[in-house]
Amino acid sequence: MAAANFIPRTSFPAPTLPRAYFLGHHAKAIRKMREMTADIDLIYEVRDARAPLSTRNTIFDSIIGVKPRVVVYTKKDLSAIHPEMFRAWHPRGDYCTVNTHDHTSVKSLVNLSKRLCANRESFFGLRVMIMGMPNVGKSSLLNTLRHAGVGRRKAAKTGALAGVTRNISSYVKIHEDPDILVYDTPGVSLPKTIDAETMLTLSTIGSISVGLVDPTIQADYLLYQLNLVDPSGSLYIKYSPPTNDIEDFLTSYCLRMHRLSKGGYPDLLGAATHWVDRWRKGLEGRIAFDDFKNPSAYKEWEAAHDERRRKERGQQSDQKFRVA
Ligand SMILES: Nc1nc2c(ncn2[C@@H]2O[C@H](COP(=O)(O)OP(=O)(O)OP(=O)(O)O)[C@@H](O)[C@H]2O)c(=O)[nH]1
Repeated sequence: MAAANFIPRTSFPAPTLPRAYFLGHHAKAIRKMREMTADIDLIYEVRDARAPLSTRNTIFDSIIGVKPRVVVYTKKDLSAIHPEMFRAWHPRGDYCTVNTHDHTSVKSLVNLSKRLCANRESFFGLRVMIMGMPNVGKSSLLNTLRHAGVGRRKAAKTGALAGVTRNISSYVKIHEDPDILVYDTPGVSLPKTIDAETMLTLSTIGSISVGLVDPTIQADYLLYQLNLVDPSGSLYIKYSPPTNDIEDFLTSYCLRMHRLSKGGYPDLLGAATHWVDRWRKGLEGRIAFDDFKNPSAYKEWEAAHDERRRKERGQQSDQKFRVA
C-alpha cells in the first residue's frame, strides 16, 4: 500500500490471551512484604517509564498504606514519554526517573530519600524496601544505588527475563552517614485478571514470562502502537513500507535481515521475537505505551483509562477494545 494512502488501525482486536500471571512466589512475596513493612521507613515503588500505568500494581497500595513512598520510573533511557508527564502526575515531587545503568541518575533518589525521612530517629538507619512488577529493574536499581553510594559491586542478580529474583534479599547498605539499608523483593504481578491491553503491554516490554503471549501477537501489537505514534511508518521504514499486516511486515523484515529458514522460507516467528527484542533493548529507538498526550490531559486520561479497564473486566467476552 502506498504510504500516502496508508491508514493505521485505530483499534486492536483483542486476541485470545492468558489474563493472569500470578505465580506461587508472587503470593509468598506479598505475604512476606506485609509482615516486613512495619519495620520499613520508606518504599521505592518501581515502575517502567515506558508503561507507567500498566506497571503500576495496585496490590502495593494496600501493602504500603500510609508509609512514605517514592515512585521510581526506571528505563527512562528507553522511554519516549516526556518528563513533563511524570511531573504532572506527581505534583508533590515524590518520584524520580532513572536509567539504572547510569550511576549519576540515581543520586537524586538518595537525596530525596534522605529528605523524606529527615526527621526520624532510628538506631538502624533508614530502611527501604523496593517493590515492583517483574523485570521493571528493581535489582538493577539496587546494584546501581550501592555502586553510587558505597562504591561496592553488584549485590543482586539481574537478567533480561522476568522472574530472576525469587526471594526477598537481606538488607544491602547503599549509603553511609546516614545509613540507608535496602531490601530487594521479587517482582509481583497483579493477583487478579489483567485486561487485554495491559497484558499485551506487559508482555511486549518483557514484564511477564516469555512464552505466555505469542511473539507474533507482541509484534503485531508493537506494529499497531508504532503506527499510532507515526502513521508515516518512519519508525520501521528501513524494514517495510507502512502496513497494518504483521505477516507482510515480518516477511519484509526476514528478507531485510536475512532471517530465512532452511528451505529459504521467512522465519516469521524468529523475526517477531528478534524485532520485539530490539525495541525492548532500545536498539530501534524510544517507545511509550499507555498513550500519553500532554500533561494537562494526563489526569483525565488516567481516570478514563481506569474506568475503561473496570468496564472491560466486567465484560470479558468483548471481542474488541480501543486505545484511548
Ligand atoms: N536500558 C535500561 N535497561 C534497564 C534499566 N533497568 C533495568 N534494565 C534492564 O532490565 C532487565 C531487568 O532488570 P532487573 O533488575 O533484573 O529487573 P527486576 O525488576 O529485578 O526483575 P525480577 O527479577 O523479574 O523481579 C535487565 O536486562 C536490566 O539490564 C534501565 O534503566 N535502562
